[in-house]
Amino acid sequence: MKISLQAVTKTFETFRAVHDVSLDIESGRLVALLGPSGSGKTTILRMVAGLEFPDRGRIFFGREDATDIAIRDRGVGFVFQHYALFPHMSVSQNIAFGMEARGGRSKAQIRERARELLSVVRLDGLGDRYPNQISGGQRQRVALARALAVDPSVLLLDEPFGALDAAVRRDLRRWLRELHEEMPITTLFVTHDQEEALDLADEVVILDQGGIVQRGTPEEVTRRPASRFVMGFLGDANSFSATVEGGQARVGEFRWPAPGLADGPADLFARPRDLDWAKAGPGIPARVLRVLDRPDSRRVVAQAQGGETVELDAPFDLAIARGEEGVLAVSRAQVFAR
Ligand SMILES: Nc1ncnc2c1ncn2[C@@H]1O[C@H](COP(=O)(O)OP(=O)(O)OP(=O)(O)O)[C@@H](O)[C@H]1O
Repeated sequence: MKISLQAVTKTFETFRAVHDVSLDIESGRLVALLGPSGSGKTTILRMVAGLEFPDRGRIFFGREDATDIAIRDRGVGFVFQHYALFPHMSVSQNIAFGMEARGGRSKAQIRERARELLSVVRLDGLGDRYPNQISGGQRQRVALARALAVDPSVLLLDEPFGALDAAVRRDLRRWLRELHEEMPITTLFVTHDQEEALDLADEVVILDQGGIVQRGTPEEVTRRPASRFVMGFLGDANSFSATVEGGQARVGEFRWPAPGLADGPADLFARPRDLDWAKAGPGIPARVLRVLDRPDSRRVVAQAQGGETVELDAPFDLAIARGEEGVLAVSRAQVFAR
């Protein structure tokens, strides 16, 4: 089912939580809404669900204007971070609950469907356990099975793995991605975790202050961040004070292309992996402040000529010590006007 938001705005009292958002989510895609806390992700999801209604704009499910359709008639399945399972019901009963409420299936059919869904979420055999007898990750898989039980045309997931530890989250997102390939239901996934969005989604929609600031595939948004906000939000970014002159950004003697940018003050951004440490040669002069050893690299903290403290990832076996002077060789960078 394709979902379209057309110029949707939502204000709470005087606070504009979502402003003029237009977004098409093609059928069968897994799209992540990514943004800092308060950027409007949950409000957008709740409007798609029918839990909130926009002040302005329309929401379409396929060709149908769903803006004023009630939640139970939208055919959406949800999983929320804190959408707790019913503690007094077994895993199977939790999954069966929505099917029973909807009617139309016999008891035996419901039992059979619950068993199938347990298998889909790879929890075969755990149907008789109670929620407090399974792990947090397993509980969220049960919550997903419960959402799938009503055969939704749209799945809405709001930080579903937010309360779990990092290793479990990583496993669950790989698992969810595989499940989506098997069952490509149109899915909107809200997260403030960049890595989660980039790992999981076909497309990432980045929000800030209630508006979309960029959308694209994970490759597009990471390679061509549209603004300094996106550059900084998607991962560690070093910034150097620069001056643009004649289509080139200048940091001291170092120059980097800045086609199309007007002359004036700017910042050059480079990620830690886009800087290499060299004894000499073209680059930005710097001095090593600290070397932090990581399992698969060395993180060098250095002070650049202009005074900025920057970080770069050096190879594991690079011989480098505090106080050493050299240059930061830049392999990739983005320049944004100030
Ligand atoms: N019912 C409400 N009444 C008043 N303000 C609200 C309400 N719901 C949300 N807001 C405000 O709207 C803004 C957007 O909230 P929303 O929950 O959509 O953000 P979010 O990006 O999902 O944030 P988080 O990651 O913290 O959940 C926030 O500033 C929030 O305080």
